[in-house]
Amino acid sequence: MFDAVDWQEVEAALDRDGVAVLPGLLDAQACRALAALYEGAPEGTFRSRVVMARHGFGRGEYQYFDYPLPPPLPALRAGLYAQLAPIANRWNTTLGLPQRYPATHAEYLARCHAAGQVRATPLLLRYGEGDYNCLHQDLYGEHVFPLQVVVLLSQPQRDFDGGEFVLVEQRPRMQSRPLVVPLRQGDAAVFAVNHRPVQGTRGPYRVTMRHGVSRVRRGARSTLGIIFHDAA
Ligand SMILES: O=C(O)CCC(=O)C(=O)O
Ligand SMILES: [Fe+2]
Repeated sequence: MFDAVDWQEVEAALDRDGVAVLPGLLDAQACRALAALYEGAPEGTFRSRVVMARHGFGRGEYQYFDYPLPPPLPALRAGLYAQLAPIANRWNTTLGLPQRYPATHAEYLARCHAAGQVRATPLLLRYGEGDYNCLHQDLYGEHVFPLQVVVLLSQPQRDFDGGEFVLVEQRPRMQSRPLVVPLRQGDAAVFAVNHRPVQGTRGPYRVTMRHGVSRVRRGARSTLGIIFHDAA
């Protein structure tokens, strides 16, 4: 599943920018199959549906998957977690934070579940023309795994225009830094959920990250969000 991924490069990009692209994580067929679940999934595939405009989150909608997650989500979530946990641990060491993440996602989920964070958080998002996703953070309780992943399921230029994935980095006592992340169909972006360390001249400091999606100017855009902590 991760044959094409250069994890050293991913780690370097995460350290530099708080975001890294995994090119071609899913093939076009897998992207189409996942996007088609939005309307066509068997009853019980999703646990809830959110119309973003109703909550001031933007415009568009998403659905949270329920357990058991359909393939390839369990393997994808566990496989990504195993690669990202050492990076998350190193970041916490750098930031002087006490939390450490176990080597396997099963162990991490057991920890979430013991704390009452039992609801599945992977989600499918769908944006039509004019839709967008306001800058936000996906925090669902005390337990927060510091990295998350989004996979672009649609093909830019063909299926939609606009709708760029964006991050804003809020630096202490400095102006915020925007990042636009170009993605092709099947590419994934790994990014910081809430904080990440930056090396300053007087040692590391913490910046706050938010992510969102610019307005879709034409067509329809679907994404798969993979969050590693579960929700209360
Ligand atoms: O649609 C996107 O690119 C962003 C989705 C998102 O906010 C998420 O996966 O947490
Ligand atoms: Fe999000």
